[in-house]
Amino acid sequence: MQSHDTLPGGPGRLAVLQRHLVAVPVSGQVSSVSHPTDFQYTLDNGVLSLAQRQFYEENGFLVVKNMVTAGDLEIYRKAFEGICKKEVSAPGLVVMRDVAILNSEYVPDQKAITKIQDFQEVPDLFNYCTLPQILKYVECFTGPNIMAMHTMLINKPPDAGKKTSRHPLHQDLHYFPFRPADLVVCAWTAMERIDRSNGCLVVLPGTHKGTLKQHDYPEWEGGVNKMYHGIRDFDPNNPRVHLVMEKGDTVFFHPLLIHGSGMNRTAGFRKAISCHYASADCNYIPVKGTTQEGIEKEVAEIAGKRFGINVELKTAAPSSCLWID
Ligand SMILES: CC(C)CC(=O)SCCNC(=O)CCNC(=O)[C@H](O)C(C)(C)COP(=O)(O)OP(=O)(O)OC[C@H]1O[C@@H](n2cnc3c(N)ncnc32)[C@H](O)[C@@H]1OP(=O)(O)O
Ligand SMILES: Nc1ncnc2c1ncn2[C@@H]1O[C@H](COP(=O)(O)OP(=O)(O)OP(=O)(O)O)[C@@H](O)[C@H]1O
Ligand SMILES: O=C(O)CCC(=O)C(=O)O
Ligand SMILES: [Fe+2]
Ligand SMILES: [Mg+2]
Repeated sequence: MQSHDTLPGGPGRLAVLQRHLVAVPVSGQVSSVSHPTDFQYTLDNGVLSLAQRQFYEENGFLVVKNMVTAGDLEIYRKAFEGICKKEVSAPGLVVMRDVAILNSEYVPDQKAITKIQDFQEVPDLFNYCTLPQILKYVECFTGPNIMAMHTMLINKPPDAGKKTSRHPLHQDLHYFPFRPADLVVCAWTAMERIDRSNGCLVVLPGTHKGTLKQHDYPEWEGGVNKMYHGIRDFDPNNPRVHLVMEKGDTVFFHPLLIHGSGMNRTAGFRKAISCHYASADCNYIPVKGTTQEGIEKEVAEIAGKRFGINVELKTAAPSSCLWID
């Protein structure tokens, strides 16, 4: 392992938490049973029960109910609204519109925006990534030195009739050129009730034990959003679990877990907020010659257009953690 300063991108580019969390046992959550030592995906810091650890080891995800208060979610909703109304902006923030409405007249409200990414410079949103109750769980996967690598607020629009509101089945590690994967975890919180009607997360349990698969654009007639790559050869017989979640519920999942999200058949914009965390012991890897080479090229092209210059990525990187010479 290299030193802790190997991972962050340029100065001010990445939001680095590097908190040393004190593992405080929480009443009712800590198992008095001593945990086996052969777990690969979880650490024993006294937060996860044995059953929770076994579940994550086996399935690659864990839902924890009622993690974020309605009050905090309201703050995130307001901050998002401010960004949509262009009252708030921040360095690095990426605002994305759904491919189905790209050519419609641009109305600067939340109805036009499908997702924002890299909100680390928006304090009211980055607050989510620093919530102690979330970090306490994150530590069970990453260990105590935690970095926030990639942030998103997803505002899945009512489907415009072309099924573009779906997110194809994928592994998030495809977008991340750092390892080891087992020290990376996503926290994803439902900002309202999310079920099959508004496009819940769909996971293929146990797939975190596999390898990173080839990702390509799915051949969808109605179009696909930029960089929404999908896995072509997932096992159609692998059971799928639709994660129905209440407001504030949070799922932690492994970056190799195959997942996607369904079409939003409602008239509302379904909202979720997420952060990918990694251990400060992770290191960037070169992706030349790997399945991630194509996404590196796409990221470099977008960065080049956005900044109006030719950029050389120091390493393959998703929009969240690229940096520029
Ligand atoms: C773990 C995690 C990373 C997993 C994921 O989230 S997977 C999906 C990740 N997706 C992304 O990271 C894409 C992030 N989005 C962006 O970078 C931006 O929204 C862009 C797609 C570059 C658009 O930026 P924007 O500032 O709107 O720039 P422009 O309006 O000048 O558009 C530039 C070119 O992009 C096209 N575009 C914009 N939005 C989309 C879209 N939703 N789907 C497909 N193509 C799109 C747009 O038509 C334009 O194309 P050209 O005129 O250059 O040919
Ligand atoms: N033709 C497809 N190719 C690739 N991925 C798909 C396809 N259809 C759906 N998906 C993705 O696969 C996942 C699971 O699909 P599935 O049909 O089981 O559930 P859903 O579409 O999310 O929910 P529902 O069927 O209840 O609307 C979703 O994340 C969806 O985006
Ligand atoms: O639909 C969502 O909220 C999550 C989509 C997803 O998996 C992602 O952006 O990586
Ligand atoms: Fe994902
Ligand atoms: Mg379906």
